[in-house]
Amino acid sequence: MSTTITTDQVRHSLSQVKDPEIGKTLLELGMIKDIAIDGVNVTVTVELTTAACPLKSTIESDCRQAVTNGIPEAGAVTINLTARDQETPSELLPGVKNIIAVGSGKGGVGKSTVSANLAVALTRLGHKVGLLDMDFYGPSIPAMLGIAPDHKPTVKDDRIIPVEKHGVHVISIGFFLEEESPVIWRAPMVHAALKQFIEDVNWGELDYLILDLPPGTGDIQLSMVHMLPVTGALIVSTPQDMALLDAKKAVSMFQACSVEVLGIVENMSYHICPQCQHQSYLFGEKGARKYADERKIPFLGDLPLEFQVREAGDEGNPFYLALDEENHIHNKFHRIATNLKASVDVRNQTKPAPQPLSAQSASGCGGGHGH
Ligand SMILES: Nc1ncnc2c1ncn2[C@@H]1O[C@H](COP(=O)(O)OP(=O)(O)OP(=O)(O)O)[C@@H](O)[C@H]1O
Repeated sequence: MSTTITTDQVRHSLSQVKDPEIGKTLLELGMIKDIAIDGVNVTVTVELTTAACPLKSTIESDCRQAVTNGIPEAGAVTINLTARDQETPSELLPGVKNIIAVGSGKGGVGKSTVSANLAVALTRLGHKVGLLDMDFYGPSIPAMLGIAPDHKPTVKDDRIIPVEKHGVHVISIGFFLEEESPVIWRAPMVHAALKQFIEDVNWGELDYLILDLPPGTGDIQLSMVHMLPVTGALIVSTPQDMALLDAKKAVSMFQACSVEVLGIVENMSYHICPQCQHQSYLFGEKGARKYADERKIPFLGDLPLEFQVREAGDEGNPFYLALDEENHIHNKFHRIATNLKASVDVRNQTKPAPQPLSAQSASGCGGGHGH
């Protein structure tokens, strides 16, 4: 008696197989690209985000096992792994795979702290990372990373080479300004400076380019989305009502510009008294988490208000490096970085490659700006 295996059967047998890193099923992520049946032999084509996926052998064996267990009558089971050409070779940044904008509605909520530590954490996870400090009004990244004032970018073959610190390739407007000199940045200047940081800097090959934005929803944000294919935005907020209100505006702006909001980080969420260990919610409780849940935006994690965080920032030694791996703040941030990575992977698996707004049709995001 001959057996007929159907694609539905194969699909059903694969329905529980998850991407081990992202935690969602391969079917949900659209990674099962093809199912071919030849008699009793089954061939499944799985598309990975990147050919260098470290967990590809796990994915392969999980799929094989699922089909073999789910369809005992199956003969040879072949799992073909292909890689999606997910890079968005932007004309401006051909070697950069993912551009992550870190924004906030309000100033002083810890956006630069998150950007600097995120960059460092991603390098420790084995990625090539660039960090562009676009906070034209108060560039704090060089100080936070402990880059000495005389440590400036160099020029080679007419291109600017970023400063490397803690494994992160850094460019900051702060490198090019006289200290203490107030600069009034008008929109065309902002646009030109950003263009120069993108066009004239040799960023090389990067897995992630992190953009530390100024607070708010102003000219830099608009120039950025018009010029660059931004993979997504990470929003930092405190739980305080005022900060949250502004964070919501930032979320709306990114969404209006078709930029995916990859997640929200709640900073200064609570404080633990060093004497009695009592946990107090100085700025209100879990406001950003609740908002993220309501809007179905990934909540990447929270960070306490801690002396060590500020001290590490002031000393130019990011807390992710200053605190050992057992430390709860280090641990919390590690989770934030891995959650962000997962959010980027989900975005890249489920959505088309990002495009600069200038390449898209008109939008509700100040369309036409920067032209
Ligand atoms: N969780 C925290 N605990 C204690 N201090 C913190 C924490 N997060 C940030 N800080 C401190 O708060 C100050 C402001 O942080 P940061 O510069 O990262 O904010 P920002 O949102 O980038 O500000 P701006 O909008 O002015 O650029 C810094 O001194 C920083 O060290």
